Amino acid sequence: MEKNPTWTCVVALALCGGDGRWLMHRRPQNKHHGGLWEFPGGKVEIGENPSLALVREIKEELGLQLTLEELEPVGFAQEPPNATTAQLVILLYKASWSGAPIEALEGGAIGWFSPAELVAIDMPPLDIALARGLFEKALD
Ligand SMILES: Nc1nc2c([nH]c(=O)n2[C@@H]2O[C@H](COP(=O)(O)OP(=O)(O)OP(=O)(O)O)[C@@H](O)[C@H]2O)c(=O)[nH]1
Repeated sequence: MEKNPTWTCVVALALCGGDGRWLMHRRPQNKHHGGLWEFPGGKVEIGENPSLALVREIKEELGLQLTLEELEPVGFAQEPPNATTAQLVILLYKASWSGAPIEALEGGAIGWFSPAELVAIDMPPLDIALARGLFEKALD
């Protein structure tokens, strides 16, 4: 069997506001996938638990202090494995937020979208799959 040991685990958050809209983060232009909208989150560090990594990333990116109990796993998506770059595997969690307004603390922008709006914005390929899975029931 062919071996492909290099992969990167990314954790991401589908955050639902009190009005049923979902938060997305627009990546700064100078980064990989610059200008595209993604679920906030980031890479899991070596030896780190995925949900704790997401709590850390969300605190850094949005200033929100989530608890592990608030995070519900809702799906994952992965790139096809390839020999030249580490395969991205994204674990998506869901949580709700109705507290203070949120800002993007590390650059880029945030926006809130209804499910129908969210599936129409510019996203990387894996986010299209994640968003479809997230809203499968709601959009049927
Ligand atoms: N956070 C996040 N990253 C995503 C999503 N979809 C997707 O393809 N990615 C990609 O996954 C990678 C995550 O890297 P990142 O740059 O957000 O993570 P990080 O802050 O921990 O890493 P860094 O410090 O190396 O920049 C990027 O290549 C990003 O474009 C998504 O929905 N959320």
